[in-house]
Amino acid sequence: MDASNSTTPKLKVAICGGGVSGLFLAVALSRCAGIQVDVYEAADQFKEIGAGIMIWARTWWILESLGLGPAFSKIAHAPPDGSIETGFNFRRSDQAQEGFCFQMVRMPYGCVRFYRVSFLDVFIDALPENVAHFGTRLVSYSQEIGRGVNLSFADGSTATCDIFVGCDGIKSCIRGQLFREVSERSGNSDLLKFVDPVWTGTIAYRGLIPVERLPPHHRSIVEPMMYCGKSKSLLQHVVSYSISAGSVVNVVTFASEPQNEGKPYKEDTWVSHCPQQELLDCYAHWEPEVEQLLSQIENPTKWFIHHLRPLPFYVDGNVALLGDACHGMAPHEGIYAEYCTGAGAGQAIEDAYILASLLEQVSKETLPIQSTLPCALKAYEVIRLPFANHVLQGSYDSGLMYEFDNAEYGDNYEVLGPAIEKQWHWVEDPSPQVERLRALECFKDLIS
Ligand SMILES: Cc1cc2nc3c(=O)[nH]c(=O)nc-3n(C[C@H](O)[C@H](O)[C@H](O)COP(=O)(O)OP(=O)(O)OC[C@H]3O[C@@H](n4cnc5c(N)ncnc54)[C@H](O)[C@@H]3O)c2cc1C
Repeated sequence: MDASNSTTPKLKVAICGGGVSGLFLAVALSRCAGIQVDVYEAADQFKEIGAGIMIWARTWWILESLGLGPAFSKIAHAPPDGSIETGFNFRRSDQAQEGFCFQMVRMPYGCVRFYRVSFLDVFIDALPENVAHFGTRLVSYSQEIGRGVNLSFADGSTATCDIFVGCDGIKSCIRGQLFREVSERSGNSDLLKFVDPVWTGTIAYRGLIPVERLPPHHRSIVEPMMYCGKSKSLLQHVVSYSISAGSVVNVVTFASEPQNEGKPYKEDTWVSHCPQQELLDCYAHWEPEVEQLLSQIENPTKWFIHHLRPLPFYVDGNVALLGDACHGMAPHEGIYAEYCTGAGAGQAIEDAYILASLLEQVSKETLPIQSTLPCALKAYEVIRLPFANHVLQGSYDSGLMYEFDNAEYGDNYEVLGPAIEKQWHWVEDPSPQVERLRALECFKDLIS
C-alpha cells in the first residue's frame, strides 16, 4: 500500500476498539493514500493481557506484506523461515500408569509465537500520531444510508465518518445494535440470538511461570506440550509452551462440560482471579508432570470461554464488524508442534487485511464513494464470512476432539489423528493473497 501525504481524505474510516484487530486495520489504512483513520478506544491506553499468542504462517505473511516483519522477528520466539514443521502429539493422562500413549501427526504448516504485550506493541509503534483517541467509549451510532455514520460516546462527544468498523471484541456493543436494528427492520426476531456471545461449556485457567521455577528437565520448557485426558465428570486438556525467548512458560488448561454449550453469557463470571487450590483440585488426578507444572502457577486466572453463533452477515449499511466482534471463537485452532492455542487474532488480521485492501481500492476509484463503498463492504463480507465462520466452528469441534468427545472418533487414535489433521486444511488453502484478489474481483464485479 502507498504511503499517504494526502491532507484531504477521500474516505473517513472510524474504528471502534484498539485491540489486535482495530490496531492492525488502523496501521494498514494509515498507509493508504486518501484515507483518514481514527481509532476510538474506551480504555485510557492500548493494552493486552500477559500471556502467549501464536499466529500461523499465513498471518505472518500479511504482517510482512505491511513491512512489519523485522519488528515482529525481534520478538518472535520461533522466527519463521518457511521450513518450520508443526505436528501434534496426544498424551493421555488416563494412561499415565501404563506409560504414555503417544501419536504424532505431522503437518507442514509454519507458525510463530509471541508474548502478547510485545505483539500489540509492534502495532502501537507503527501507528501514526493523532490516530488514537483514548477514553472514548462508544455508546451508539446512527446512520442514514448513503450519508455516513454518526458516533456518540459516553463522555458526550460525537464524531462522524464514512464507514464505521466495529473492532470492539466478542462482547461488541456495535454487533448488538446492528443485529437489533436489522431484526426490528426485517421483523425477524431470530436475529436477536446473534447479539450476545454464549458459553462454550469450557473453563480455562491461565498462568505464566518463570522457567527457573521448574526443574530444568521439565518437558514444558524443553518442548511445547498438549496433555489430553478424560476425568469422571469433566473433559480436560492442558497446553504449555515457552515464550519470551524461552524465559517464561505459558500454561492454559481447559475443563469442559459440553452439555452446557450455548448457555447465556454472564458478565460476572467471564474472567476472574481464582485460588491456586481450585486449579490444583480440578486437575488433582493428573500425572505428576502436570501437577508439578500447575503447582507453580501462583495467580491463575479463570476464563469462561465464550464464542459467537456463526453470524449470517457482518455489514449493515456503512457499518461493518471485524475480529472477535464478528467471529469470537474458542481457542482451539492454532497449533505449533504439540501445543494448541487460538486462531482468533489471526482471523482478525485476515479480516483487516482484506477490508483495508478493498477500502484502498475505493479511495482510488473515480466513482463517488456512495456507490463504491457498499460494494466494497459486500465484497468483504462475501470473502471473509464463510472462511471465518468455518474456523469458528472448527475451533469448537477441535476442542471436543482433544478431549476425546467426538461421537465418531472418541479416543481411537488411529482415526482421531487424521481427523484432527483435516481440521487444519484451511491453514494452507486458500492463501490470503488469493483471498485478496478474489475480494478485489468481487468488488469490481459489483461496481460494474
Ligand atoms: C485462552 C485464549 C487463548 C488465545 N490464543 C490465541 C492465539 O494463540 N492466537 C490467536 O490468533 N488468537 C488467540 N486467541 C484469540 C484472540 O485473543 C482474539 O481473537 C483477539 O484478541 C481479538 O482481538 P480483537 O481486537 O478483535 O478484540 P479485543 O482484543 O477484545 O479488543 C477489543 C477492544 O475494543 C475496546 N472496546 C470494547 N468496547 C468498546 C466501546 N464501546 N468503545 C470503545 N472501545 C471499546 C476494548 O477496550 C478493546 O481494546 C485466544 C483467546 C483466548 C481466550
